[in-house]
Amino acid sequence: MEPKHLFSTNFLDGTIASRFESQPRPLPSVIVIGAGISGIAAARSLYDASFKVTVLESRDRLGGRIHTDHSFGCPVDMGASWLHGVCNENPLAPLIRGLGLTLYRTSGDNSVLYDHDLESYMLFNIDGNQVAQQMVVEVGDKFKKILEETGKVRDENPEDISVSQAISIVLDRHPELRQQGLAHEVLQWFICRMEAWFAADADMISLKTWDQEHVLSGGHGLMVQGYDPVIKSLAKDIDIRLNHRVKKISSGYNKVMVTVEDGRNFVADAAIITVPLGILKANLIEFEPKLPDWKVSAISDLGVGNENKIALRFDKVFWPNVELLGIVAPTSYACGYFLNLHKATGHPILVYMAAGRFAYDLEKLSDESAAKFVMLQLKKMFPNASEPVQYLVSRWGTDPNSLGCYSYDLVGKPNDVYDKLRAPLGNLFFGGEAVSLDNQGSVHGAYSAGIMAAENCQEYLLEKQGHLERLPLASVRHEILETLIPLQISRM
Ligand SMILES: Cc1cc2nc3c(=O)[nH]c(=O)nc-3n(C[C@H](O)[C@H](O)[C@H](O)COP(=O)(O)OP(=O)(O)OC[C@H]3O[C@@H](n4cnc5c(N)ncnc54)[C@H](O)[C@@H]3O)c2cc1C
Repeated sequence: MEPKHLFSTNFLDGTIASRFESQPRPLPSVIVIGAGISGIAAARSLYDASFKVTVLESRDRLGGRIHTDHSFGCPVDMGASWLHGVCNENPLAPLIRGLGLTLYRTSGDNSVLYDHDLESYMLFNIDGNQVAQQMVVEVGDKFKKILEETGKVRDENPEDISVSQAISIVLDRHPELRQQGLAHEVLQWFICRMEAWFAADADMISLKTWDQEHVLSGGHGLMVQGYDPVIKSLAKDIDIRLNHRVKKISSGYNKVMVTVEDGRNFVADAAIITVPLGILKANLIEFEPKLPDWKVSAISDLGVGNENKIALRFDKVFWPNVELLGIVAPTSYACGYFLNLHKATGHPILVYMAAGRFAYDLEKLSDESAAKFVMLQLKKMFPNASEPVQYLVSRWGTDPNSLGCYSYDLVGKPNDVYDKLRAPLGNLFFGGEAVSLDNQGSVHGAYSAGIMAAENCQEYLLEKQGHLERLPLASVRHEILETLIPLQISRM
């Protein structure tokens, strides 16, 4: 039995290392699989609490779906780029503040239709003619009304249906909400923007849950210096093994053995799995014993969407000083838009963004063809557009380290799917954006999910060793920073 006083004394360094010092037992060890924000946050928490942590990462870089590319000579985020919820409640706010990073707020709107304040964008039709702003505002209002009416359809139907089915029902009931000609194309553009939030087409999005997310307040802010500094700061001093692709996880006898591609084994007291849901869906990791049926169903009952970016760097700016340049078209699939990074960062860069099926279709093209396709779109708006000096193309859907961009609710998703996804299995814990409590598909959601998995893992290991008292994790330090440094926002 443990001498009781060991766990009732205050220790100066606040870690459990000192508590274990006088004991023969080694420090508890944890393997974290995946060095995205969730895995790194989990590892940071455990490391700061003096657990032995090793992170195994398949790629040759940190960050996962956060990927700040510097080949343009300035940071360009090819994965996540916005902080959704520019407010103190955002769990990442203390870190961002502490690092002195700047946010460029593109929208103050808290809904998932995040650019509905129509503040700074210009739309063009397929022939390159600008759509009058008044029409954009009017159709935007109609779209809001249509979505309100879909709420009634939801209340009437116990069975879930897709958002696009619900919109069809509303338009049948209210022909006055139907749009014709150019106005119809603008409506499709709004649907395209909604699809971008979920990274899935409207016929895949659940009517029951699409607007149920608790979006943090404060609007949406671009990380002007990229997300990379956040990753680097969290990863400092942690033992992270790059190019270590996990193939098998064997658990039992109070230990976990993790086998990587080249056959080497890593053994620890517990493991935290933060690989993307797409990887679990594709069964790229073997579990021994097999995952129980309820876990397998939860993995298949949640959707994974796709979004891709094509970033173009020009020698000079030839476009107007707005945040988004959109192209309207007869279907949401054919609509598109460019994010003007020049407005936020001062660099002559446009980023074309595509979501859902269109994002998958773009991945069928070579990088060169994808850039050419995007330039054709741009030249419709600006016939005198110069050729890009450099371009970057993402492929999140087919990248074997992600197989999609982030999770979303499929039509008919069971209510308990998230509980099942995040439920531990003995000494195996699950992190990653898809198991976030409130904000799946986001960076801050993935971060919190990693911290939560680490806390559960810590509690489990300490209980197993007979130590019931839990220690404060690293987030305590952030609370102190919070009161000292304001978030830097370059546009209110
Ligand atoms: C194009 C795009 C745009 C986005 N935009 C935003 C945005 O603006 N704002 C926002 O909040 N969120 C955004 N997101 C979502 C956000 O990026 C993710 O929710 C978040 O980064 C996920 O973090 P994670 O740690 O859960 O997963 P990941 O970052 O994917 O980390 C998992 C890690 O596991 C590794 N891995 C995979 N397989 C193995 C294996 N077999 N063995 C070992 N390691 C493995 C991967 O390489 C990866 O590094 C976007 C995502 C994409 C793709």
